[in-house]
Amino acid sequence: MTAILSEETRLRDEIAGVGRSLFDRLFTFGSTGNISARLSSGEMLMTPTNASLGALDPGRLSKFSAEGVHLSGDKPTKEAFLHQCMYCERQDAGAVVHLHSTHAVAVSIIEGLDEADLLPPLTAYYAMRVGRLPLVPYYPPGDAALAGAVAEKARDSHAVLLANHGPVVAGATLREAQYATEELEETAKLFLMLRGERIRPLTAEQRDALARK
Ligand SMILES: O=C(O)[C@@H](O)C(=O)COP(=O)(O)O
Ligand SMILES: [Zn+2]
Repeated sequence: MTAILSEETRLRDEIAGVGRSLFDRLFTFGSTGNISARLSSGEMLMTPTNASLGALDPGRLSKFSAEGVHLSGDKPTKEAFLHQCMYCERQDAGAVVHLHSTHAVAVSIIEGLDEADLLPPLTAYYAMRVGRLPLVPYYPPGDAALAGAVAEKARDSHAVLLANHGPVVAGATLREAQYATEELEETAKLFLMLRGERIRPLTAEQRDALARK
C-alpha cells in the first residue's frame, strides 16, 4: 500500500535531501548556509543553527508559526529573521536558500561592481533563473539589521548577494530556489573565469525577453 505523506513530512524530507545534495556537491561547507520552506498554512520550516546541510535530520528542523514564533524543533538558524523578511517581501516565495558558495562569495568581495546588479547576463539560463543580483551591504551574520537590508533589496529581486558573505535566493518551490542558487554560483564562476576577457553578455532586450517567460 502506498503511504500518503503529509505536506509537512514531504517538505521536511525535501529540505534534508536538498541540503545533502548541495553539501555533497560542495555548494556549501561545514555548518554554513541555511534553508527554509513555507507550508500552505503559512508556517515555516527552517534548518537549525550550527547544523551541516549535509546531515540534516528532518524530524529536528525548526518550525515557526506564520507569525514567526518558534514552535518546535532544534534552535533555529541565526538567520531566521532574514528568511522571514524574504517571505514578507516575496509573497510568492515557498522557499529560501542561503549558501556560502565559493564563487558567489568571491564576487561579493570584489570592489567596483555595479551594486544594483552584480553579474552580467552571461547566459539565457541565468537571465531566466536569477535575473538581477543586487548587493546587500555587509552586516555580521544574524544581525537584525541584515534582515532589514535584505528586505529592502528583495522588494525588486528574488536573489540577493550579502557582501563578504553569500547568496540568499527565494523561489516559488524549494527546487526553484535550489536551481536558481546553483545557477547563480555557476554564473559567478564563469564571471571570474572571464575577467580580463572581452565578453559578449546578452543584450538588455535579450534579457528582458527571457525574464518575461
Ligand atoms: O554565515 C553565517 O554565520 C550564517 O549565515 C550561516 O550561514 C549559518 O548560520 P546558522 O544557520 O545559524 O548555522
Ligand atoms: Zn551565512
